[in-house]
Amino acid sequence: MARRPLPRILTNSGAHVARGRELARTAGAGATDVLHPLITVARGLGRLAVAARRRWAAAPKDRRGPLLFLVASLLLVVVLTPYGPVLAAAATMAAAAWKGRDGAARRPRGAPDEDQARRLTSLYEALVPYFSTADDPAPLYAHGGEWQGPFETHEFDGTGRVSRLVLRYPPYFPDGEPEARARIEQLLHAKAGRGREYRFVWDEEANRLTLEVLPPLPADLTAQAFVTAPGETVLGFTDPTEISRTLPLGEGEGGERRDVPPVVWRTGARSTEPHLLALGSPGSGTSTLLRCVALQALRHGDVLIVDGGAAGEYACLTGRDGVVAVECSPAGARASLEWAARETERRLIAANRARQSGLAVPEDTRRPLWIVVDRPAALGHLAAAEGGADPQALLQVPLRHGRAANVTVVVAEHMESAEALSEAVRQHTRARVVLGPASVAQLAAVLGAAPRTTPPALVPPGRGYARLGAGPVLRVQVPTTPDPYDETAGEAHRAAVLELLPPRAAGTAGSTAPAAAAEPVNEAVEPPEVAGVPAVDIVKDPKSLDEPHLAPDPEPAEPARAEL
Ligand SMILES: Nc1ncnc2c1ncn2[C@@H]1O[C@H](COP(=O)(O)OP(=O)(O)OP(=O)(O)O)[C@@H](O)[C@H]1O
Repeated sequence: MARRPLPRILTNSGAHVARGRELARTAGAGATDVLHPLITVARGLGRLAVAARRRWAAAPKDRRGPLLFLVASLLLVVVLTPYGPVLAAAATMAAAAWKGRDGAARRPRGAPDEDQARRLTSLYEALVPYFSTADDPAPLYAHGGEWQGPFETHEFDGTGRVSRLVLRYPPYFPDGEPEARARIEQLLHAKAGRGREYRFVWDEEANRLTLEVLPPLPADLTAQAFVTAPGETVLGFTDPTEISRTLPLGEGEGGERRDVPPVVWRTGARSTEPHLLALGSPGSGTSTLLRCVALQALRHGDVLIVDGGAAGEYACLTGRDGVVAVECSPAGARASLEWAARETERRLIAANRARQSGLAVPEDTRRPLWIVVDRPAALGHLAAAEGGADPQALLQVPLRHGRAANVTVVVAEHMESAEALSEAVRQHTRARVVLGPASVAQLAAVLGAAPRTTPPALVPPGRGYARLGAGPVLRVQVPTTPDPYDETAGEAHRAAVLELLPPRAAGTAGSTAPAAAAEPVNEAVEPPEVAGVPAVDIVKDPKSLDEPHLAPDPEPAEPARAEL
């Protein structure tokens, strides 16, 4: 079928419309040229107004009165000055013209680029349901609102992800409730980019939340003779923002020195957290932590090691000066712990007598004694299988009274066996370490408080959290302290540990059952004669140790920790 031609009006109208558009565009361009200065000034005035509004919104409420007064005073001065209003108008126009020019809008210094602005908008929008209510007449957060209002500071890393953000939140947000805080922290963690560790600082007075990305803790720190005072033990290293003290460490191949903030645990008679509990998943590094602690303890004291794991991880300490015994079997552990309990009592009695007589506490009572127990749950299980009592019961006296007797107890256990720990261990270990992957709930249960940082995506061995008494929860990296007989460990690290080992005690070379452990009970429990006071052998019946001689402590003022 032949095509019918279109009516003329339709075929020619396209050309007319195009010509019309061209004319309109030319007229528009001409008008824009003519009105350009006016447009620039109007745009500048708009920007000045927006900036003033933001400043006003950002100003704390208590500063708004003085600010208003200052502005009113300036206006009065301007009005009263000859030609003041004219000069002020000219200055405002000039400022508006400067602010309104095309280049000024592009990227003010420090302003985010398009991608960064999109990330901030997404963070802002995600926070709206948490930081706004329907009754708020002027919400700080509202869908479609501007992030520039509440987000005071923002920084980005090289990959374009947020590395620091300071934001304000409304005063009615329940920032005192851990659950409410946790919801915000989880949200920001997810939205700002997973795979990094964040610290959250809540300023409840100013309704301000700071989010910071933390660099990973250095994992290449090796065990060495740390520069610490007697009674101080380095558990690991943490963030410089948390601890102002630093320890000089020799590092790396070249041995260059570096200063690192340590987590220092203080033990002894004045310590408020005289005993330590370390929990972790298998392979998280708790035995390594205990080895590190034992090596430091041996510099000033004696160490008894009970290894429930029985993997020979403390074999390097056997027969060394200051090492009372390294026990792996339930029977050996029981004998050694019985001895330790009696030794604690002997020390207490000797110290009391000395004090009553106005004498100095004897040297053999002052020298610190460390009882290091790795995986007591395994020992308890073995003992039960053999029909015996749980050796953990013998820790009760050293745990309760060890502080006054200079006896320190260190216990490590797998997280999943934590419920097998005795009540005394839970009650009296106020220094706590959790290594390896752990949920926030687990950390809060063990440490008594949740960390202020998010967990790392990948947890290297020896990485975790520490809390000393009621102090803050600190991230911690335990120094590499491998078993020097472990051939899979690095040569340099093994050599470093070997160097820290005390010399072998005379006559014990190659011995795996030190004399002290073989005859643990009656050697040390004879209290020394103190002038004017008759010596009493407090150990008559070894069984009586199951019922400790000393009256139980009153309940501690603050329970050591929440439920494990
Ligand atoms: N602080 C550390 N730095 C570097 N490597 C570590 C650290 N701690 C542990 N490791 C490595 O992790 C491995 C396991 O450590 P360790 O035996 O101490 O863990 P564990 O928690 O005692 O495990 P398990 O109870 O199952 O024996 C070690 O072989 C060691 O190489």
